[in-house]
Amino acid sequence: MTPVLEAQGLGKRYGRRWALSDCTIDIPAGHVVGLVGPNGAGKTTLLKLACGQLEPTAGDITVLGGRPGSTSAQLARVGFVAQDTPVYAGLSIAEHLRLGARLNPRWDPAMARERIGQLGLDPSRRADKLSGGQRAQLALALGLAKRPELLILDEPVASLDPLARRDFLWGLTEATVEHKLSVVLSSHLVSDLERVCDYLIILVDSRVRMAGDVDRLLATHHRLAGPRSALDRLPADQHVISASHADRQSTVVVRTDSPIHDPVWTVGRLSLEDLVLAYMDKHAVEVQR
Ligand SMILES: Nc1ncnc2c1ncn2[C@@H]1O[C@H](COP(=O)(O)OP(=O)(O)OP(=O)(O)O)[C@@H](O)[C@H]1O
Repeated sequence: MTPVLEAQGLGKRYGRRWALSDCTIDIPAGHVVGLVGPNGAGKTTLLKLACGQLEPTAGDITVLGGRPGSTSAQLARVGFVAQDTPVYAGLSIAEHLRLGARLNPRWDPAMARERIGQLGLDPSRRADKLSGGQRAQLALALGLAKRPELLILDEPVASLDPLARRDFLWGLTEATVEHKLSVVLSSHLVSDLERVCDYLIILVDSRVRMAGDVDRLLATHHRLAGPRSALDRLPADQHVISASHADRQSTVVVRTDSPIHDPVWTVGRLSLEDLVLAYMDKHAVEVQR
């Protein structure tokens, strides 16, 4: 199956500063992919490269087998909802839907109407009279009704209340199953990502620190607690991702494919949030691919 997003040595530089460096990833289709990382890590830059709004400075990127933004057919296959949820202030909701129908060859009018109905929004209301969260919901409805094969969402839930966030994420999960949609979404809310994502990319300081299937990531990362002196005898296949120390005790997050047998360590499971924090930790000790 054609990967949804493939990048080889991808980089983007603004002036002298690399916003994204040496990014090599290969995301299979049919996933809901979470993109996480600290402020300024390069998430928006990667998403804009994927939808063709930015040109790479280095390397290559292929989306659904084509060059991002290269043809009108390619543009129709990819939906993008930017961080600032762009809608037209002077247009009503109904006018947005008419515009969507004109501009998008695969437009699904029934889906658009249904989503607006579910939100309880009056179609005659102008976008500049909507709250920030309602504008975000409108932008999301437009993105879904475009019926893309890949929907890219830059912090889609940041301005939604908890209930609206939950409903939106459910809707997204439904759409991925019903319409064979692949999704890449960035968010700082890892607990939300945990609910919907089955694939994760962690970006730190403009580099991919880890990318992979969520179940596999959780199965291969462990928290070890034990004496600091035992750190020196960790086997070579237990890669230390982050470590913290108190007196003679250490807590480390390790990545390994092998079982951990040394009885000196108390082995604990990680939540997705723990795992993300371990990679984002300033004291993280290893760069992953
Ligand atoms: N148009 C631009 N001109 C110059 N530098 C830019 C531009 N856009 C982004 N950058 C820089 O590139 C780096 C990555 O920015 P990017 O917006 O991709 O990060 P991000 O991970 O999406 O951050 P956030 O979580 O804060 O939204 C940052 O250092 C940012 O200052």
